[in-house]
Amino acid sequence: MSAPALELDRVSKIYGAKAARPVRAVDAVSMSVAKGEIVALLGSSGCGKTSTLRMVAGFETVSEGAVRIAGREVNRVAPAKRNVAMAFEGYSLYPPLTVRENIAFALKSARLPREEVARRVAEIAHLLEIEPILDRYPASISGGQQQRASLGRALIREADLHLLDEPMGQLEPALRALLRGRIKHFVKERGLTAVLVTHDQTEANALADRIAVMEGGVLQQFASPAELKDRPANLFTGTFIGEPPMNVFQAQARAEGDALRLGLGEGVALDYPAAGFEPAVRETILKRGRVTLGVRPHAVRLDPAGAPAEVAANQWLGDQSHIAASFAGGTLVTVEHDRARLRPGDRIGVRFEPADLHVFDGETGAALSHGGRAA
Ligand SMILES: Nc1ncnc2c1ncn2[C@@H]1O[C@H](COP(=O)(O)OP(=O)(O)OP(=O)(O)O)[C@@H](O)[C@H]1O
Repeated sequence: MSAPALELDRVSKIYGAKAARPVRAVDAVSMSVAKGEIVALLGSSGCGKTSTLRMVAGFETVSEGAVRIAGREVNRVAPAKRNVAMAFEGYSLYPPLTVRENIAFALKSARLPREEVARRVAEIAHLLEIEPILDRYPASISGGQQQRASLGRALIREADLHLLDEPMGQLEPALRALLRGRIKHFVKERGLTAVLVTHDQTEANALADRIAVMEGGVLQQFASPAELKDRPANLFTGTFIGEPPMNVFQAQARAEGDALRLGLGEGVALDYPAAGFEPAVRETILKRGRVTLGVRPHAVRLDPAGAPAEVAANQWLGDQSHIAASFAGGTLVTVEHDRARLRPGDRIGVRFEPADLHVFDGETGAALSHGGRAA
């Protein structure tokens, strides 16, 4: 079996290691990216995703651990010798060359026939909608056009790895959405391996086979978009992934005969018959006692016989209603696909099916169960 396209083996980045207060920007991150896979590094500002990508590219030294590309450790290999194609902010186009020449540069250096170069440049320019600016110089085009030109320069190359740092950060939403689909198709069709950095989960979901969720320099979970949504490894991933965010409530678990009773704030109690949870999961939850309950807004059911809540706001977004309600001493958000006729002050009942419940350890935040099954 051939080596993974990229392996990070307990990789850390410490800035100012000798300074009074060193910053551990990336903390023992391990992951393996298969050939042909598209992976997104996703997280909020400062989580360490760019530092991780820059270590893979060779723009930053690796403080601890090993980076391997196609089976070769590259910790001390110069960026140009890593056989990676990059689209990075600040890794700019060559000013004396036109956009066309910039994009064609690597292919010309590889001595590809002229017609082949022209064909590939035309194809990529069409894909990225930059045909009209091919003969312009970088200084005379907009930031968004420059970004697409550098993306073209990276994508046109054959390399072990394509590294893309916020590749569409400067583009209009409509163009982003269009290019996402085209880029994914292009990368997949050619079997390229791509690692991209983004803080936009829609982009990560649309492009990536797997997403590496980072926070505080630590890899929180590395999984497919569906798995991140259905089986978040911890409370951080649970609340970070998904829009609107998952509702969370502190709960006290106790046995009520065969049923599992989850006591929330303000005397709200949710009872689940034994059938709702695997016996071992029920045991774990009871042993923990204090747990955090998570339920996604799309999964909240409105039911007059359910637990009492009071509508605080109801917003129609054109295709769905977002309803915020006071519930168990906190706020609960639900999404309804119809235009819900609810007004602030209305009393409603809400119900969470066992299949839709995520239960996390009340102290560590580690997931205990999803849909009544062990996490
Ligand atoms: N050259 C540097 N020197 C010192 N600290 C740095 C340096 N570069 C980044 N950091 C710090 O390391 C942490 C991670 O930064 P990094 O840029 O990797 O995060 P990020 O998730 O990519 O954020 P953003 O999306 O804002 O770029 C932050 O706390 C940042 O302030």
